[in-house]
Amino acid sequence: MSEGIKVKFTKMHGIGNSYVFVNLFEESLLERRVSSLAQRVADVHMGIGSDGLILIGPSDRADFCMRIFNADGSEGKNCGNGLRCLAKYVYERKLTDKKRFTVETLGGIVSVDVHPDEGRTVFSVTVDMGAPHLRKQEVPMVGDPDSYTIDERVNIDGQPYWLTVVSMGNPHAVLFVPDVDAVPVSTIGPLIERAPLFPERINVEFVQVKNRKEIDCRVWERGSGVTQACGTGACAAVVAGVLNGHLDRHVPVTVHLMGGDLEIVWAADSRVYMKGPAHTIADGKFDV
Ligand SMILES: N[C@H](CCC[C@H](N)C(=O)O)C(=O)O
Repeated sequence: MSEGIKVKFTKMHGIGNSYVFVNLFEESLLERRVSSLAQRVADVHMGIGSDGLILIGPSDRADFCMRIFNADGSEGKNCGNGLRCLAKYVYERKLTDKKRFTVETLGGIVSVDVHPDEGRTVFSVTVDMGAPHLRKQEVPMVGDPDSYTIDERVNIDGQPYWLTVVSMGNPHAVLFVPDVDAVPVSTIGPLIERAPLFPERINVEFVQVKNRKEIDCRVWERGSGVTQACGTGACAAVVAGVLNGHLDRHVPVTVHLMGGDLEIVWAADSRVYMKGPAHTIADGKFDV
C-alpha cells in the first residue's frame, strides 16, 4: 500500500547489474519499509526493474554509507557494481570533490578512486575491496570454523559439487566448470544458495578459466537470482582461481561477465582491487 509520497531515485548499472539508488541526503525512507520497497522497485512489471535497491547516506566512519538490498528484499553486506555506481553518483553530483574517498558497507569500509578524466566516454572506478575472508566462520559456512573451503567436495540435494568459498564481506561459492554456457545456472544456483551449509545463504559463481589472466563467469546472486554481473563475485572468482592454481596473483585478471568485463587484482598487499565502469540510466520519482 503506497503512502502517496514521491521519492526521487536514480537507476544506474555496473556492466548490466542494475540498482535503484536513493540519496538519503535528500530523501527519507521509513526503515521498516525499505525491504518491501526493494522488492517493489526491483519488479520489472510492477516497479522500475532492477537487481535491487541501494541507499546512499552519511556515515560517521567513512565519507559515505552504502546499504544494498537484493530483489527479494534481503540486505546484502557488500556490492561491487553498486560501489562503482555510488562513486560515480556522489562525484558527478558534487556530494564530494575528492577523487578518492571511503564508503562504509555492512561488510566493512572500502576505498574508491574515480577516474572521470580517462578521456573515454565511460566513467571508470577502482575499488579497494579489502582482503578476502576465507575461514568458514567468516563466510559463514557450517564446518570447522577456522578451516578454508578450497575445491572441497560437498553434497547438496544428493549431488556432489566442488566448491571454493570466499567472502568479500558477502559470501560466494565458486565452482570451476569446463563451459560456463553449458551450466544450468538457474537450476544449480538456487540449490547451492539455499543449502543448509550456508546459514545466511550464499552467492554462486560458475567460472571457466580461459588462461592464467582471463576467466568467464556466470552468476546466481543470493536474493536476486541470475544477474548480468556481480562485482564481489568477480573478486571472489579471482581469489578462488589463485587459490586453486588456475590464475596468476598480483596481476590484473580480466573477468568476462554477461554484461561486460571487470579487471581484478589480488595484490601483494593481500587486498583485492576491482576496476570497471559505472553508468547512469535515468532519474525519476516513485510513489513510496
Ligand atoms: N546479492 C549480493 C549483493 C549484491 C552483490 C553484487 N551485485 C555485486 O556487484 O557485488 C548478496 O546478497 O551478497
